[in-house]
Amino acid sequence: MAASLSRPCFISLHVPYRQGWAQDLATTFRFQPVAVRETPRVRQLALRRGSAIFLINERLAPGPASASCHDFLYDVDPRPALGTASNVCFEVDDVPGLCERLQSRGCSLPVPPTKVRDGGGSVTYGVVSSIVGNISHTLLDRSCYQGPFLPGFQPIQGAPSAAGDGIEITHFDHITYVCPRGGARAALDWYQRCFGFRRFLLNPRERPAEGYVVGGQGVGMLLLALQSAQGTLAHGCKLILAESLSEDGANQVDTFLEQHGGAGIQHVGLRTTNIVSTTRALQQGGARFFTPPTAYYSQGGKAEEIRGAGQDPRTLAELGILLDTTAPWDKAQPGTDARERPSQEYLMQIFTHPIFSEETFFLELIDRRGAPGFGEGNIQALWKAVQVYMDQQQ
Ligand SMILES: O=C(O)C(=O)Cc1ccc(O)cc1
Repeated sequence: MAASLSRPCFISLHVPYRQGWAQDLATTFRFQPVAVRETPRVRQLALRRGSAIFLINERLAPGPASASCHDFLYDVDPRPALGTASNVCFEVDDVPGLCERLQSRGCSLPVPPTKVRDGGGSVTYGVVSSIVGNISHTLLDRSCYQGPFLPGFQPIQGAPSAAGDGIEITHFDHITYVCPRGGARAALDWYQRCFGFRRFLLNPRERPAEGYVVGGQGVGMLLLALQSAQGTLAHGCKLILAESLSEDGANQVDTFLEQHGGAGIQHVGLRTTNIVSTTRALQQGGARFFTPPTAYYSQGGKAEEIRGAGQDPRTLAELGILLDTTAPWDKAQPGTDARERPSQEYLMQIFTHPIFSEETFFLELIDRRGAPGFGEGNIQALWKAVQVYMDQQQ
């Protein structure tokens, strides 16, 4: 089956009663409120930056006791005891057809195909449970809808303009799941079989049969990567499946599993076209980022590597931005055209502290300069920075 799923339409977050996180995303990360749906029991707020939309779902009354599971439109209620990013909505052409095929493959469909309409037209959606933790997918056809967001939502006018604030976020670049041990391969198979996603290699050194093993310096992690069949490596949204290979359990991936109470979405990479101005503006707004030890910028020829990429080591060090130049990419990678890429490919990344009160979900800014994969050096630097942070928290 080649389900034609495109880039995510929104990523849905559920926050427990009264955590005020919607406010944080709006004020600290400067996402713009675009539409809201409010009932006596729940509020659903859509916040946008570029084409990246977070839908923040919260209860307005404590306790899930008698609440119907359909209080949240376009989603299911994961009944969270803590903040969680649990739903990724994809736009599809044929919701009933896809839902039927998914059901025939044994998938669970907590919301069967459902039509919702208002003055702007109608949409059809269904929700399917994934095999990873609490993650579900809303499958949405909004080709017959002209309103600003989705039926049932009221547009929010008068949000302060985002123009010229230095934050250049364009879209969701990738979504990283934490899988239980042994679970990444099963998740890979599920997304290939059910959604027609394609595997891609994260790094020229990755062996297809094994996956990308990031090891050394306290890191032990397996990464497998997929992207939707529509779109190229440069434009489609990627799913990264991470699994811990570490023995001691004191690392970012195992900590997520423990504090989240199982597998789920660990972070979302937001693509930026200017990581320096975006990080600076977000820091000024109060966002907190992991920063590598200052030695990161002086050791092992890093400053030369940064200068060679045309960036300024002092600026990156001041903000804590990581830079990785990748080895020449395998020209056989699907969706990449070597002729269009500059000879010096690199990427820059920076990771926020966990967003909720637990050490679970966080955001990342990623600025790709021709590099479609992920840098081992950056992942190791992140692990070290998180380790220092977790040690300080104890
Ligand atoms: O680098 C990225 O953005 C990744 O998605 C890889 C990754 C996966 C899990 C981690 O705990 C840290 C990094």
